[in-house]
Amino acid sequence: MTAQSPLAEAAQIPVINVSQTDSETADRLVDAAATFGFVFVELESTDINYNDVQRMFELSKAFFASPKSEKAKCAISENNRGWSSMLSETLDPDNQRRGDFKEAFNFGEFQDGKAQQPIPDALAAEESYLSGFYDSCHDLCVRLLQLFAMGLKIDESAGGKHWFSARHDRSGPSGSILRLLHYPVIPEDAGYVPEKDIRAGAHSDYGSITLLFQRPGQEGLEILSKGWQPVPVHPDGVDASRPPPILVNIGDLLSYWTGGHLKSTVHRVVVPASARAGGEDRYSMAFFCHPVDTALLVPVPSELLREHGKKRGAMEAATQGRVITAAEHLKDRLAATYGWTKS
Ligand SMILES: O=C(O)CCC(=O)C(=O)O
Ligand SMILES: [Fe+2]
Repeated sequence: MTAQSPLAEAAQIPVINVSQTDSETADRLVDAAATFGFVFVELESTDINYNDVQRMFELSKAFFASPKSEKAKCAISENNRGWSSMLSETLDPDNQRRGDFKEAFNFGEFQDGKAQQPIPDALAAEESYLSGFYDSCHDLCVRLLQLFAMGLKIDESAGGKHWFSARHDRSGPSGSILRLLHYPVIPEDAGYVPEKDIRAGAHSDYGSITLLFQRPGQEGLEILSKGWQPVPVHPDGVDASRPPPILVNIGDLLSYWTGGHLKSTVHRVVVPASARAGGEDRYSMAFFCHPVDTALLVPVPSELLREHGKKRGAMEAATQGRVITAAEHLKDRLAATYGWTKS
């Protein structure tokens, strides 16, 4: 694992206001996704309320502070739902000597406001609230996917701006996950060596798009662009008194679907060079949006992709007569991360 460089320049990821569903916004989103694979979206330009984000972080804090024995009752299983403990997940198995210095809780889909998995005691009273937050994340993803479809100039005859969103319509199960993350201060006796250990190993996300919520003063995310570059919580030009923008990134599935035009950029979480030894606690929240399981990853019928002559991913597979579903794509990626067998 490469040591973090305190001198690395912050990635210049654009910050976009998405209040208008117009072609200019769509083009800017597609450009950012094709260049960086990451884009900041102004929280105030979305329907997500900052009070709700802050309340979610309060709930997250309360859950992670609850006794281990309580959390263990909801341990993660092969359905990718539940609690994963410190060091149990290894996002970069080829380069890590031990697991990620983080714990997390994954919520799968809710049905009629009810979780389809055991809910920890600390969150039991908040089930419908959590479900509402999940819905607002999904709604934002749908809107962003419409903008991506517009920016890619998907053929009107095939569904135009609704081409992606129709495949994320919640008509059946999907791999979508709302994930709470906690990176505790690293205890002195943990033998943490920054060159060998990491909070979240280098990886790319698996789904279509990811929304990432970060907290002021809790830095640590880096993207692999021109070397490892830190991603600030408040990028240049966004006043630190404003809510941090939502960081949106492209996952492997959407990159595959678009023949690699939209980039699924490798990223990781470190103890920031500026932090004191062991760092501060970092809390973040991610919403990983996936198509419905049965969605076929056929080539996206896009004028822009045809112009770019994209031939990889879904385009290449289709020429070989091989079309996989969203569920098959996800299963392969999860098996690689958790060492789960493919059955
Ligand atoms: O906590 C973060 O900022 C990033 C988390 C992440 O990349 C992930 O869970 O996929
Ligand atoms: Fe990630």
